[in-house]
Amino acid sequence: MASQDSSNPSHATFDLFVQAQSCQDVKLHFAELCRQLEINSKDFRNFYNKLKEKLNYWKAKTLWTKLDKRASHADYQQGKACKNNKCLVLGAGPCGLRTAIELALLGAQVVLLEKRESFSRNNVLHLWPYTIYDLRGLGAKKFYGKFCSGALDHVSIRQLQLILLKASLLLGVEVHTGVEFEGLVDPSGENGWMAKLQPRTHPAASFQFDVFVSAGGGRFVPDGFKHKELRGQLAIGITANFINRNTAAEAQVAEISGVARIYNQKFFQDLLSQTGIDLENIVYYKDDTHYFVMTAKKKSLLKKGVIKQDFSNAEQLLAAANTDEEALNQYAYDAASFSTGGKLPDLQFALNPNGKPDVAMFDFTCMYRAENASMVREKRGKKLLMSLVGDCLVEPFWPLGTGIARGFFAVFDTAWMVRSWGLGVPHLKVLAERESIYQLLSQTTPENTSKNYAAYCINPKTRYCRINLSSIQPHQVQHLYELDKSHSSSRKQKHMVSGFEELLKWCQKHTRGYEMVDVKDFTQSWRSGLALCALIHHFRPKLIDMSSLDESDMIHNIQLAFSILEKELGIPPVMSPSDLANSDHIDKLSLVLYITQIRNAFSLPSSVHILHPELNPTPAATPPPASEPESRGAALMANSEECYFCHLRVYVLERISAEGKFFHRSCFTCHRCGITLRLGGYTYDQTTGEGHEHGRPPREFHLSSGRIEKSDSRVTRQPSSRTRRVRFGQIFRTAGWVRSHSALFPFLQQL
Ligand SMILES: NC(=O)C1=CN([C@@H]2O[C@H](COP(=O)(O)OP(=O)(O)OC[C@H]3O[C@@H](n4cnc5c(N)ncnc54)[C@H](OP(=O)(O)O)[C@@H]3O)[C@@H](O)[C@H]2O)C=CC1
Repeated sequence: MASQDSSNPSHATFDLFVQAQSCQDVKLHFAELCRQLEINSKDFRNFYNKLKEKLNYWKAKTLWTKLDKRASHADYQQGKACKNNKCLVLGAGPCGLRTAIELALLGAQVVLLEKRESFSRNNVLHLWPYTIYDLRGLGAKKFYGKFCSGALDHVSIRQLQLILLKASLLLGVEVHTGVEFEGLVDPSGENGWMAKLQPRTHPAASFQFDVFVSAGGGRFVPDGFKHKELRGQLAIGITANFINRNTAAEAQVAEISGVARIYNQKFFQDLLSQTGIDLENIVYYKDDTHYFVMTAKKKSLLKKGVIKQDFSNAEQLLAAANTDEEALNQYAYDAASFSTGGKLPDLQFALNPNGKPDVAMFDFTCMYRAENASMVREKRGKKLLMSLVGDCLVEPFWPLGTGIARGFFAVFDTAWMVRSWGLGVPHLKVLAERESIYQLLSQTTPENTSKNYAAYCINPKTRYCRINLSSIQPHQVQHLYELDKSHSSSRKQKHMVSGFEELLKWCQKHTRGYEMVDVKDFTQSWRSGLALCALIHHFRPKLIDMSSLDESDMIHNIQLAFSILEKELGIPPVMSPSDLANSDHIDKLSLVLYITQIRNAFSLPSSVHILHPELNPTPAATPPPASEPESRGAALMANSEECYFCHLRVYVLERISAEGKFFHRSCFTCHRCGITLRLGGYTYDQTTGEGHEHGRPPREFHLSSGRIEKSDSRVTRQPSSRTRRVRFGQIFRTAGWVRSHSALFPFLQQL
């Protein structure tokens, strides 16, 4: 353990790291700290604990106390909630960095990419009370002593990024700057989801992940997400930053936390009459810079020569070619000077990364918000949860100062979603819950959200006052689950083949050694009935005497097996004994389904499936298993099926179903002329219960859900779930059978 020695170089490096004022310096001092303490920053799972253990420095300890407090929240499950997840976060703006921190606290491996090399944005963000509380909890005050000192509720984007970058690195996030994300790379071979990066050979290009969070800002929309345009009245925003020399005179000048025209008409009239500048509102924050953001009226911008030519199209109007930079700077300067009463001495523009006065004009007429906040992609069996946060999700109107507050709400909501993903909540439920929460985001204000900031965490219920996490249901977000169908269908086919093989192997295993039994397929091998009898004998030897059976007495053997299986296990036969004995009539699929039921029944614990009381005496005091009455009921229902017309037993294979009744195919005839009816080609008289001739051409009458609609030339059928069910039922010649065997649906669907 390192000693608590003031001359310890790692202590000095830690101080440099904490005080660093550029992205490059933060990374440099962090790397040096890791080197000095001999800790591998890639060991994300143990990094923070090792750092705490090795850096025995009082200044660091006060920071650990804060971070530990956050990390100890139950939602993170001691960093185990997402211990198997790997997350790629795009963008080191405030929202990307804040997301990375939450995902790291959940225990995920987090890699963050940012195309910029430096943090150079002077603009200042308004902070809602909860964001101040939140950032203090991450050590903001330690990293930046002036953070929200006094009553100030704002911070420059650059400072905010620095605070969050430092916290991210300490918590084990891998941050790469100067690398651009160009798109997702589909899984291939053994590889999962990866990213296409610039530079191509960047080490992060080999990172495989199952969660992708885009925080790339307003202009970046990842493939697969759609943006909605919210067009309002023309709104032209201007931002301007002036150097803050932090003199006493500057300190005296009052901030303007947001003054709108309707609240102070005189101010705006005076501004117009004295300077020719016409504004809707103005905000002034004193931070690293003197920062002004205002909404200006087009007419005054044209008059002052800021906009050269009038266009009705906002894009053309505010295009760089239609803007006079000098005039814009003067406009911003005059507005800043007037609104601070000329008290800011020696007002001088701060410079932007291009070395020019940091003044910009923006179009807020058209704001974008994503149609949905999340989606899942699945390719080659590899799933990827995708999510948007920050401006990428909803573009804020800067003068309202909602950007970072709603941005962080979306960050927490996303972390909550990733937590559910990591904990194995069904994917559609994960998406439905995220979209339910997203519906509320744009309505949040400091007033309608919880005031208990200390309780804020990633659980939305700690923040939103009235929230219904299931206002959107899983079936409503099915379109957000993008499945690579070509692959999945071939996978299903593989599944199906392996399902058949597995069943065949099971049959072979349990009939091995029986004379005259050789199971090779799901047709001929079963004709004599001996294979079925052998299966029964293997599992319930008392039920059948194999020595009494004659291979040539096929119908008898089959009938015996069918009866035992129906009586003892509640499995009704799916065909007549003669159908099975006659090689031309063996329906492989039906036999597979029948044997599957036999296997399932024999694989259950005997207390669940055996219906014979002598073989399975139930102690008087023991209640039957909860599932039994239902399965027994279903079996009895299936057993009692008889033809509606002739009242004789009707087997699944010879059965058709219509109007909720079962018929032999041969019995399903027109009451008047005796012609055999086809499904979809008859009408049904509810009062007599008789079938009528369907008429010719057949197109004229169709089966519908009790409703026949006539168009000009012909009667048309309204598609309905009923129609679909009948079609599905036709495959098995009965809808009722399919309904009563719904446990087989997953298997059936593969077919
Ligand atoms: N001037 C202002 O006042 C601004 C204020 N904000 C505010 O900041 C807050 C949060 O913003 P946030 O959502 O975090 O977004 P930000 O715009 O702050 O951050 C996004 C970051 O991702 C980078 N990026 C974009 N595309 C890629 C890519 N393909 N590969 C790698 N990096 C990429 C961006 O670089 P680049 O910017 O070069 O595209 C940017 O640095 C909001 O409150 C917002 O209102 C945001 C932007 C400007």
